[in-house]
Amino acid sequence: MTTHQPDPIVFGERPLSIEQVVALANRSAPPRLQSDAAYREKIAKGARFLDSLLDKEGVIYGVTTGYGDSCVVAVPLHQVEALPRHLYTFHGCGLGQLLDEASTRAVLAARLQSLCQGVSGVRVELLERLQAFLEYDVLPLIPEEGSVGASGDLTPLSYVAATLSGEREVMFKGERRSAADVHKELGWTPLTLRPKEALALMNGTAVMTALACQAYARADYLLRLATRITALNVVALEGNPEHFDERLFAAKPHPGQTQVAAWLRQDLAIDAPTAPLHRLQDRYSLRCAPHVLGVLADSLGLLRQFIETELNSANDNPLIDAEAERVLHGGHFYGGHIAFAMDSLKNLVGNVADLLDRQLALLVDTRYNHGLPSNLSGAPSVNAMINHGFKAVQIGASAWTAEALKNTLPASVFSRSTECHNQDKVSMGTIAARDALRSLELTEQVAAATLLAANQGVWLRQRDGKVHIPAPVAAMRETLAADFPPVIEDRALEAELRLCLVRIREQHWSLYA
Ligand SMILES: N[C@@H](Cc1ccc(O)cc1)C(=O)O
Repeated sequence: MTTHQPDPIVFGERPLSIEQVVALANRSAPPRLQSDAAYREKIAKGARFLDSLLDKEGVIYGVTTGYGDSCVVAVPLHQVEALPRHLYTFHGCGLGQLLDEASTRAVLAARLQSLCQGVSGVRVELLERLQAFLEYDVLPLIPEEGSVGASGDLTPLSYVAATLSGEREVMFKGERRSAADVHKELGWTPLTLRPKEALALMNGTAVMTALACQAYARADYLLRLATRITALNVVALEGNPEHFDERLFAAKPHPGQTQVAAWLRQDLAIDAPTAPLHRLQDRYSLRCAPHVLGVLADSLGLLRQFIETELNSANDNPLIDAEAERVLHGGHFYGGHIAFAMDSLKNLVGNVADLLDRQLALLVDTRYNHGLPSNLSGAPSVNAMINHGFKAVQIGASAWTAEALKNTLPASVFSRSTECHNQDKVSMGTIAARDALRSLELTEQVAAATLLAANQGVWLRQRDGKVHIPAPVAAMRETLAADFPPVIEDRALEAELRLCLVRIREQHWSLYA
């Protein structure tokens, strides 16, 4: 019997997608390097051109000069070889948590794809070793704090440059090991980085771009999940499905918003106008759900464009154009697009947390939930007075929502002049991307709480037997039933919330595929 091997993801001239980076991060597809002779020659030519400039003793920023503000300091030829080691060494000052393994793989992937554009003046051997790090899962330990995101992610990426050189530490086969030992075990000679190579590795946006790819994929799933949860809640609250009418949305046709309304119609199995059971007009967290979720849906296209353009770009400095025999000095390490994308995503995701939190507030409250029991408790009436059902889960969701909303403060507006005023305007994109991931984590928690409550609400309606449950909603409840049984007597729901989070993170339910 042959097992199906996923196709390798090829680094090279062809652009990569966000989903391919996420697949590499999760090790669900193997990495390859474009290997045709013409491509290898194109890469090699850049490195040769740099060497020829060195022979002519030309002034090349970061090769025969100091770094950043120190670009006016000339480095004599006999010291040029030592300079790369100094660069990653003095940047070895990252703090905070270590990036997790998936994020670290995404960082390696983003840096490799950038260098594969062929204008960074690095050797083929460097690309091959980066690819080998990914293939053999040799993961530099990278502290996540210390980048202003505009001389690229210099400090976190110094851990990539150092470990390629056999210094500092890596995670290998589940253990924290010295990079030198792991090189020995694999029979590899650590790289001695050539004059421009440490700069090419470090002077770019790979950390923020990697985190942005992961954040995008999570937000994309969250959009669908929040739509499904809304559908369950319309049923649980006996809301008015007419709010999602096709003609209504044709009159204000933002495409993403229209899509969310169509998904809701599909879930609620609406093919003809239906009379409202309770209110003519539901509260906004139901009635305006397509308008809230639609902003996220409509923004994803732009965010994807920003993230994928950055991912497939040469984002270091200087760039080496071997064809035209020119060294191009610029500021492509500036992560402004990722900063904006991630600051925006925090805002979009925070609104999703708020929407779901409001729906949950309606569900637990007998003043608004159209006949469901207080706090959704399924307890029989003799025990009702001591049972509190989802009360604490709803309080938790309020806390997670508040924290997600607090996190919407943009990072990019906190630019500050640094590095002796050479980097006097910076992106803070890496902070924005880390914040976006935290916002997603909190919002997924709100989604888990709301999903369990919505599931309970639909079960209570089923138990009641008075209303028709649309088939797609009943099917979702069925799918949830095995992992999340009804709450009859009070029970501690932490384990179920955590399981639900695992399901969300693994994108367990295929939604509107
Ligand atoms: N990003 C700077 C390079 C730099 C490198 C290291 C530093 O510590 C500072 C600046 C440039 O290309 O202009």
